[in-house]
Formats: sequence, structure tokens, C-alpha cells
Amino acid sequence: FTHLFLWCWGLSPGPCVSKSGGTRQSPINIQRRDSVYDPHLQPLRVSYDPASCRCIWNTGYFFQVEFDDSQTALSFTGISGGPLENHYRLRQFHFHWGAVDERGSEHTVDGHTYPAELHLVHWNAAKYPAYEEAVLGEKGLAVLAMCLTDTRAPGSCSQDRRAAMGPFNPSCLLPACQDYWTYSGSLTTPPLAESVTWIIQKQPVEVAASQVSAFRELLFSPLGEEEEFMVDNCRPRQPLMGRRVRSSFR
Ligand SMILES: Cc1c(Cl)c([N+](=O)[O-])nn1CC(=O)Nc1ccc(S(N)(=O)=O)cc1
Ligand SMILES: [Zn+2]
Repeated sequence: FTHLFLWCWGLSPGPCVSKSGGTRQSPINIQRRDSVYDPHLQPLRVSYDPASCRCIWNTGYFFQVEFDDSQTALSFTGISGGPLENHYRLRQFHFHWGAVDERGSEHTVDGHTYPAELHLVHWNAAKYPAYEEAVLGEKGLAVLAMCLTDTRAPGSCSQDRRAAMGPFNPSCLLPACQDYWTYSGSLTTPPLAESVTWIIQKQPVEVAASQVSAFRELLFSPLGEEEEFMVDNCRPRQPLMGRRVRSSFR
């Protein structure tokens, strides 16, 4: 019906049907025994330029650290290799976490949840002129995800508060082990666009203990309104719908 309705208006949902009727939604549970080793998967090539780090702000869903992803950015800042056919440029990274350590990650591995999950969001700069187009386009985005046992909180703030960030190299957040799973999915908050190649690192990142509690002091609510703590900003797992999860390791 959705397609018919859109067709009536001369609109096509395109390859990235979002919300209901989605066939490739995220996050998912990764059942290790059902993932398929793909020997053709290349190693991931990650290269970030700390000088392109711009600001940190609270979007109301999570806080995100944004990077200069304009063409003028001097150096290569992003990822290539792995399951990707092109070079994807880093746009932002953010976290999802729970109210308690027993939940918080969006993806799970054999049903195991972690207190938090980091997402580094990249867009296909070889195929699209800007992030805005890539969000809704085929193979538009690549999100590099890793579960965290705890995270370093760069500071608390209410919704829409923005702060400048000095040079920061997100590579310091990446685990040493290069093994990953990959599957085709979507954004995990609206518009839930089905344009994401997910790359999930196998090794969780161990960081300083009792850091996720600092995230829990952030606010969903705008300044001056009744305080609502930003917790449990993780979407429930979505049906696999027959999708295959590939692994880069045996
Ligand atoms: C939809 C859109 C556009 Cl277009 C723009 N823009 O600036 O042009 N920004 N956003 C918002 C956005 O990116 N959300 C987003 C949501 C979930 C995730 S997650 N958890 O990694 O799946 C990554 C990002
Ligand atoms: Zn996310």
C-alpha cells in the first residue's frame, strides 16, 4: 500500500524504504554460528585526520562529534576496503547507551548486550555530492560500530547544546583486532533510511570503568525544561528478514 500511495503521488520509495515495510532494518542480533566467513572481504582501511574534528552537540537522540567532511578537507578522513567498493568520508560519531550496564548497545552478539555502542558514520563521497544525498541513496552510508564495556564521556550537556572540539582522532577508540561482521541495514533512528552498510567490530572496546555513567547525566530535554536523562537511546533489535551476516574471520 505504501508503494502504491507513493506511486500515486509520483513518488518512488527508492531503494531505501524506511519505517514500516522496511526489509533491512537495524540493529540486529548477530548469531555467530549463522554468520558466513567471506574470504573476499578485504581488511578495513581507516584513516582519520584529528584536525577535521569540529564540534560536539546533543541531537536529542544522542550526542554526536562532527567532522569537516567537505571536499576542501585537506586529508583523507574515513574508511575504505572491507566490504566497501568506494571510499567513505567520516561525518560524525556518536554513542548509544542504557540506563544500567545490562543494556545499551544496539547490536547484540549471540544475544549478549553491552552497556554502550559507538557508531562512526561515513558517507560514500565517490558516489554522492554530499551527506544529505548519501543518507537516502543505495550504498550511501557505512557505519563502523563497536560495543563498549564503558566509554569516555567528553562532558555533559542538554539537547541542542553545542561545544567546539579540539583535534580528536577517533582511531584511538578502535580496537586492535581487525575482525568484523558486515550486513546491509538502516539508520537506527528516524528516518531509518535503508542505506547503511554496517561493519561491526568483533572485539568490544575495553575503556576506563564507570565511564558510561557519565553519559547518563546527559539530557534528552532542552535547557530550561523538566530534566529527562538521556538513557536507553538504543533501538530494539529488528528482524533479519533473510539477510546474511558475513564475517571477515573464520
Ligand atoms: C537524516 C539526516 C540528514 Cl539528511 C542529515 N544531514 O545533516 O543532512 N543528518 N541526518 C540525521 C542523521 O544522520 N541521523 C542518523 C541517525 C542514526 C544513525 S545510526 N545510529 O548510526 O544508524 C546515524 C545518523
Ligand atoms: Zn547510532
